[in-house]
Amino acid sequence: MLTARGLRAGYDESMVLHDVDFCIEPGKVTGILGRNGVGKSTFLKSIIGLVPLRNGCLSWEGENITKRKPDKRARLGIGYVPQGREIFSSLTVEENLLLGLEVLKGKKRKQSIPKEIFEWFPVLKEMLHRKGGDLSGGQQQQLAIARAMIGNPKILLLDEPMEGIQPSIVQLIQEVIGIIAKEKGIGVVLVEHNVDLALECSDYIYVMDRGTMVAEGKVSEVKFEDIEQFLVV
Ligand SMILES: Nc1ncnc2c1ncn2[C@@H]1O[C@H](COP(=O)(O)OP(=O)(O)OP(=O)(O)O)[C@@H](O)[C@H]1O
Repeated sequence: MLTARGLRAGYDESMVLHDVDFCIEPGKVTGILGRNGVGKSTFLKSIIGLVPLRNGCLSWEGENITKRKPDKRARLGIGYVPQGREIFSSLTVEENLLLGLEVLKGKKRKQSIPKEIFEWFPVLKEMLHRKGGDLSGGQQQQLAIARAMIGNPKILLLDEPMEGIQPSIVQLIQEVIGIIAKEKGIGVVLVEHNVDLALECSDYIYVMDRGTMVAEGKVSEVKFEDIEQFLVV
């Protein structure tokens, strides 16, 4: 569905990504593991277009989208939940959710918030008229995922969605990630520090080190001793 070949990207003088190859499959959770600062967030940003590519090719259902701007990539169906969530703290939960509709075309922009959002995250219904800034970290994370899902993405990029969140909410987010992939057929990319969590949630994993993918495979086939050297354990 989305294929990256030979991606290179960075900031100013420094190159962070070096010849990254990657593939996102529909209906699967693809985990990305790696130590701090190896380039995982930069990689997600290069897919959504927030960090421009210096080389390489991104193709979406066979079409080259390397030169498309972030808003156009979002309209194609690339959803993104950044690390730190980026909730608008002075807007209500409802207003934050409605912003998710902005990526849709025509009449769909005027639709209401789909019921399934509140089935996945009941707390958002309870807190619909509260300000985003009044929510706990876990509630904000649910709001961020919900807002991305309202845009009806075909793939969803999640940057450390379980970081600093209490265990009961981690479990809920894990369950929703499973539903999003298995029931809705969306290709989920999960950047995750916690190795056990990443392996539990993912079908396929990539391991990143110093800006490149150094190992990959089905979770059921990857040998921990082969990837341990690249991880914080
Ligand atoms: N906006 C920026 N400007 C300059 N350098 C940056 C910027 N953002 C990240 N970097 C640098 O790029 C490198 C990769 O950072 P990145 O955040 O992509 O890594 P990461 O694997 O996601 O790390 P973490 O697990 O800590 O989130 C680091 O050396 C970081 O300091």
